[in-house]
Amino acid sequence: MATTAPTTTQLPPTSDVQPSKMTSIKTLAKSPDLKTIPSNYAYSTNPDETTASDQEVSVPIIDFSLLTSGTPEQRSKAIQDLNKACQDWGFFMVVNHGVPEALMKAMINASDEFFNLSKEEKQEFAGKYVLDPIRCGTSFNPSKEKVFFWRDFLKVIVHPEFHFPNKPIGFSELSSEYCKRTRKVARELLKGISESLGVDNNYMEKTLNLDSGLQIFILNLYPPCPQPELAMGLPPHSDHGLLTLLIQNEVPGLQVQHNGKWVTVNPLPNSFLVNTADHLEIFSNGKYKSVVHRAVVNNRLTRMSLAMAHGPSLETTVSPASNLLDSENNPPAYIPMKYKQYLELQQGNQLDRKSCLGRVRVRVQSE
Ligand SMILES: O=C(O)CCC(=O)C(=O)O
Ligand SMILES: [Fe+2]
Repeated sequence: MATTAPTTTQLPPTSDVQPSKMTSIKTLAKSPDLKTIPSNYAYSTNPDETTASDQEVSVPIIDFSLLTSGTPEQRSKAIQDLNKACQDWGFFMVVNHGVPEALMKAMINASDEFFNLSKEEKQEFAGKYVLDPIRCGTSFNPSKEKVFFWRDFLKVIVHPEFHFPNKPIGFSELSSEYCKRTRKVARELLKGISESLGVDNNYMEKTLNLDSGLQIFILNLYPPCPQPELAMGLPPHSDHGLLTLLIQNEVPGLQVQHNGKWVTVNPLPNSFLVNTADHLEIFSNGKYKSVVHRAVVNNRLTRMSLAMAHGPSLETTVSPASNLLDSENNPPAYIPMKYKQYLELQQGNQLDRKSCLGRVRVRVQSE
């Protein structure tokens, strides 16, 4: 049975506390008298959007070991599975990926310690410009937002050059290992996805310069919220890169849009949650759509997620893969844009569903 998502038409009164733009949500959520959310956190959801029940859908699963060490038949089946997952969902879970479970757990624990640093310690990593290598903050882009999101974050550029906060002790070394391991998984998946599009498995690697591809580490914290149905952790959006690999603590909250409904993702143990992003849509000339997703909050438990975003190199001008185009039946549907410029547009504005893709999509002239 589908349930109706909350609407803003019957907003109960929200509290008058007006936090400064820089108040972290972790601090705000700890205020002892917080029974209602400040009005500038009240987010309007679309009343027409519903949530699918668990029985209605099953998220695709990709067995990574079949891609890397399966027989040729198993690999080709895994590539077909990738094709279907990218086309039908833009989202899948990856199992048997070889990244040690202990490393994934250690990352979540260290992330918790990071958010437990004092306000002053975290302030050191505030960052201002969207391409600053280390940026810690709240909401998405408070200087542009009228409504804030129930979220604190740390964003770090970890490839082609590895940057990282020097606190808490050991977090940087651990993350360096995690970033290398997840990048390897992402590149293998992208090879498989290249093949699933019908081009060579290293075609994407070469044309998008993945040797110096951008990798961003995005840590999200969503503390308990007294009125979770009125607030939003991260609003519906698509990611800017090619593929994002996400893990979380045990608390659910990620929802992906599928056939017009929101699907809450319940990860298999030790799996990566993978979503396709805008540059895969552009590269595939729209065959694989970047998936719209959001993070909802709850009133009991703190949720944490760690998203690793993988994209082309910043200097690459991306356009649909020429090997996939044909002037008559499949003309380019997106104009070329440098990845760096796209990223600045997406990160420097309000987070919106696919707003940036609209800037590069070729408008079809109506006759
Ligand atoms: O927290 C989540 O599950 C979603 C995070 C996300 O979409 C992002 O960081 O881009
Ligand atoms: Fe995202």
